[in-house]
Amino acid sequence: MTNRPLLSVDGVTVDFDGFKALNSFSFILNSGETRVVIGPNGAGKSTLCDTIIGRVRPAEGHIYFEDVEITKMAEQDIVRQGICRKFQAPGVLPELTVSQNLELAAQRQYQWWKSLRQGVSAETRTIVEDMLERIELTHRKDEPAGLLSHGEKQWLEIGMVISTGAKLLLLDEPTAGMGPAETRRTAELIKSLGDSQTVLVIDHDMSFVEQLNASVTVMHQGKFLFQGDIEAVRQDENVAAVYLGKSA
Ligand SMILES: Nc1ncnc2c1ncn2[C@@H]1O[C@H](COP(=O)(O)OP(=O)(O)OP(=O)(O)O)[C@@H](O)[C@H]1O
Repeated sequence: MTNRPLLSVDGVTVDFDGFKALNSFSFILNSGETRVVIGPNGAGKSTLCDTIIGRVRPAEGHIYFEDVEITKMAEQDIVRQGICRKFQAPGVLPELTVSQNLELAAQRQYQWWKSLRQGVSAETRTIVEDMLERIELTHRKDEPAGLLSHGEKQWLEIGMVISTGAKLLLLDEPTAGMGPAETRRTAELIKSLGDSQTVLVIDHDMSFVEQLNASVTVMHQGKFLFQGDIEAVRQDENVAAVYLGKSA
């Protein structure tokens, strides 16, 4: 991990008809780090992701990605800067095979009919084969993605997000609906990235957060509350009062 900021969120406020889902929220993500954002329901975690990716526009504040201001950029231009987001629900194309889904992501080609027509380069094939092994889906690569289990679809989509080669991966509850074994393997997959990609993870599952062994940012009512490792988070009285005391 370097200490070079990749993403800077600076005093961002998101106002939904007078309700501040983000309230002067600031934080910095360094290149190569994995950061987990936690906080009680309604803390503003998904709104933070929506705002970074350009789906929600802040009323105040600025967002910089690699020194480029992206606050007012169109969503597709923000993606082109090198940010890729995975939503809570799997977003795979069910009628295409597992391999084809990964090929689309690796080619950063979302008009899948074009991609299928153009064929797949040797480089893409290598990326896809490597990812199939890492997400343990090689044996199902030629099956339609719609036939995968929920956990397998989640993995496929995490694999797709990684395969885009985006510099910043936003993973919104990647373990939603997974059991303990699947959750463990998801943590291993994210950890295996090392500092090759920067990852921002939102999750409620404290055992997953612990397994990731990453720095944690705690949000509450749209504001920054605390940052530290999981032990420091557990010991902080303010965090305990608003979050861990209730749900961990
Ligand atoms: N489009 C919207 N219009 C009005 N209010 C919204 C909108 N989107 C989110 N909110 C409100 O903003 C607050 C923050 O929501 P957000 O989904 O960001 O929280 P969260 O921390 O991700 O919560 P959860 O853990 O439950 O997913 C909530 O009170 C929510 O009801």
